[in-house]
Amino acid sequence: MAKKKIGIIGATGYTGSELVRILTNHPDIEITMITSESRVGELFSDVHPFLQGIADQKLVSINQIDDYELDLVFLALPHGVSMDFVKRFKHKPFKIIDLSGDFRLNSKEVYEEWYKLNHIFPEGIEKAVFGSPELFFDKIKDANLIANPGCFPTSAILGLAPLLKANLIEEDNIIVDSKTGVTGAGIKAKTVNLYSNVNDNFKAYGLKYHRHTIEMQGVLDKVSEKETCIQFTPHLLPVDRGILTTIYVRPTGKMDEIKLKELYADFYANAPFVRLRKQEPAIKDVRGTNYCDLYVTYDKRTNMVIVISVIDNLIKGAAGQAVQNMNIMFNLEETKGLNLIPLNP
Ligand SMILES: NC(=O)C1=CN([C@@H]2O[C@H](COP(=O)(O)OP(=O)(O)OC[C@H]3O[C@@H](n4cnc5c(N)ncnc54)[C@H](OP(=O)(O)O)[C@@H]3O)[C@@H](O)[C@H]2O)C=CC1
Ligand SMILES: CC(=O)N[C@@H](CCC(=O)OP(=O)(O)O)C(=O)O
Repeated sequence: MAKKKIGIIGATGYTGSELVRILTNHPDIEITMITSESRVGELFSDVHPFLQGIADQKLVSINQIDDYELDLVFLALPHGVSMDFVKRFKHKPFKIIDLSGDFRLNSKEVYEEWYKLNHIFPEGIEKAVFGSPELFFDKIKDANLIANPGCFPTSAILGLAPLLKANLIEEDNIIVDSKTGVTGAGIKAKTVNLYSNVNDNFKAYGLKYHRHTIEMQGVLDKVSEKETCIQFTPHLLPVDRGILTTIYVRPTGKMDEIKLKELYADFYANAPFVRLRKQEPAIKDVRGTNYCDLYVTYDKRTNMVIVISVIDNLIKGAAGQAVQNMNIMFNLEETKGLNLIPLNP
């Protein structure tokens, strides 16, 4: 089979460079075009020196896209920027996987309220498929535009889907408490992410209004066919990468540990990247990999189910899940190029 030709747009950022790192080892694709507007003409490895000798392609402008024949393009661009490119590429023959939040929601009001996008509504949104392979595999297979899930939503959705699908918990009383590493904020310098603010420190942010709340609820409404209500609070950890999410939910009926474990084992029986753990997982257990590790337990004393979900925000939370989606769209083995082993310690 001829190798698929891939373009990576916005590769000076964190998720763009992770895409290059992962795809460099993918046997069935060729990285044909890597773009940057700020570093045109330089080598990719000039921007990311840790990849010198591994990925030395020249960075080109997105405006040169017509010089290439591409099968698929990854957009690793900020929110509000991606949608312009999807519009611009609407008659192009290639498929698109968008890593931003631009195509993840489905109502104009929601976009205005949560993304503050000033009455802009992404064109073509009705054709976008939410790229969560564990939930929407068949739709992803036939999609031309994938809205790759957000990092916090990935951890929460995978943690909650089995319980909501089976209708076993109060859907309007869900607590999602997440901790993330700093790369989640992107490569652009921001005062809140200065070393002195992050190092040796730990804080909550985005209480009550974080845009990922609505993304989680939107997807889980579909899974449960009910209106979910989630209290989501993210926290910033002094680490580079990783998300640990702790979920607290109340069962609607009788619950026990065995039933709970069986439910998750059945739900994820065919999911190569979801590992059901025997003990509480740590972020280093999945660092550098596309795994989502889940630990579920029932606390009889409080009558609560607790789920712990860990991912690498740049991989299962972004670039890795995007490659998983690409494999599915190309009818390749879901795990191709993603046999990554955790880096721990
Ligand atoms: N970081 C994470 O953990 C996750 C991120 N995401 C999402 O993925 C997307 C990319 O994230 P991330 O890699 O962290 O972001 P970064 O800020 O690290 O990188 C974004 C890149 O986009 C390019 N860019 C910026 N503005 C424009 C513009 N106006 N036109 C064209 N290119 C532009 C820049 O490259 P240049 O200027 O060189 O062209 C920049 O390097 C975002 O939407 C983010 O929310 C999703 C899940 C997790
Ligand atoms: C530390 C930090 O700031 N994290 C980001 C998560 C960003 C992200 O990846 O957002 P998308 O998945 O929607 O693209 C935040 O809380 O906004």
